[in-house]
Amino acid sequence: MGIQLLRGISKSLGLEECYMEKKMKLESGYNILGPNFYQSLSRCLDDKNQIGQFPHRDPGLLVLIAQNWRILELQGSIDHPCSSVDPSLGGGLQIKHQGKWLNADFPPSSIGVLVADHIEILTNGKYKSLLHRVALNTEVERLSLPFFFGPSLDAIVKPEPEFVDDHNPPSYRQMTYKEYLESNSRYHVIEAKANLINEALL
Ligand SMILES: O=C(O)CCC(=O)C(=O)O
Ligand SMILES: [Fe+2]
Repeated sequence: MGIQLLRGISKSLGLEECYMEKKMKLESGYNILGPNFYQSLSRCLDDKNQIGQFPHRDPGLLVLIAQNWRILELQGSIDHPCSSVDPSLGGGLQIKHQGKWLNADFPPSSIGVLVADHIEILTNGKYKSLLHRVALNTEVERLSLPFFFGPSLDAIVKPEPEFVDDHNPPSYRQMTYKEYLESNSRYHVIEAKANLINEALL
């Protein structure tokens, strides 16, 4: 799905369909799954944890997110089919659009897609990495499963010549994806979560 989307994005920029997958060496792309569990505000015992995730942007090309909600019953928790969560209850993934935080309200049967940092770097800012955050819901627990779809670790990511000219000098330094991840504190959090999941599966 990520590759299909990148083909569409390449075409939208007037480039050859396989442009991004070739530049980013996606035959050996580095992908990581970093699941999140958000308790409901009513279950939040600790004042420090009243936000799901602070505003941030993510490394990689795209983030593909599946999610599920769980409505809490008074006697305990029950799984809920979820498609009927009332968006006015708030919470979940929120994106910054024209200076305002909007609920990214997508049903559990769908996949939310965010543009991430390395499309912004490659296109020299033509596509923007999306600023997002996660709010907690008063009554509802949420599980999200973001798939960070990225370049190969040794791909050198830089503003490509098609996006650079006298009026648009390169706005980003070039580095390999590995170097970027190593210097990105957000990535260390994602990696730690992924390692916990791997350990649990072993
Ligand atoms: O929970 C979500 O929907 C988004 C999670 C997220 O932004 C992240 O883990 O980087
Ligand atoms: Fe994120």
